[in-house]
Amino acid sequence: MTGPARIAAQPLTAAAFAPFGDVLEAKGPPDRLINQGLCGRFHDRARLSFADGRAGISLFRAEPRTLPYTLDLLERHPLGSQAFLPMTEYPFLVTVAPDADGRPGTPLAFLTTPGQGINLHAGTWHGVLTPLHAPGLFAVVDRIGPGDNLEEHFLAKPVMITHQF
Ligand SMILES: NC(=O)N[C@@H](O)C(=O)O
Ligand code: NI
Repeated sequence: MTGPARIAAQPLTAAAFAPFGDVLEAKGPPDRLINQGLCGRFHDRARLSFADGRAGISLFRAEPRTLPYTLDLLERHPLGSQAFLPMTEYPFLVTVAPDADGRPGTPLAFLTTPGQGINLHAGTWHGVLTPLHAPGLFAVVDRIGPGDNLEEHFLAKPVMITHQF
């Protein structure tokens, strides 16, 4: 009797995350210097969408989880993007999966570094917000509008997300 499949979380990079969304981080030289040269602006770094709706900013205070983490649910928002911007310096776990004929394919797991946020593109399969430290406090930019913008898929075989060593 074999246990659940194990997936090692990898460090979050813009390149690895590109098929799923954008990584928000103030890394390297800014696109613009503003405010009398005292502020670097990393300009327009995410692809947002809010079909038939509008952008909203909400605050999430989520319970922290621990690794190894059992991933048993993936969801997606077909009508809009969803950005998670941490309001603490703590890293968090990001889980995504490619679409495979309308269901999640093999998941991938990422660990953020302090100062990184993410923006999930519309329709990207993802695990729910998964902080690893309290307080799990995030600003969330996503679609406010009519219609059903949440599709959930419970995995027949949950997977175990582990640290990458
Ligand atoms: N449901 C909700 O507002 N949050 C989820 O979409 C999530 O990805 O955490
Ligand atoms: Ni979501």
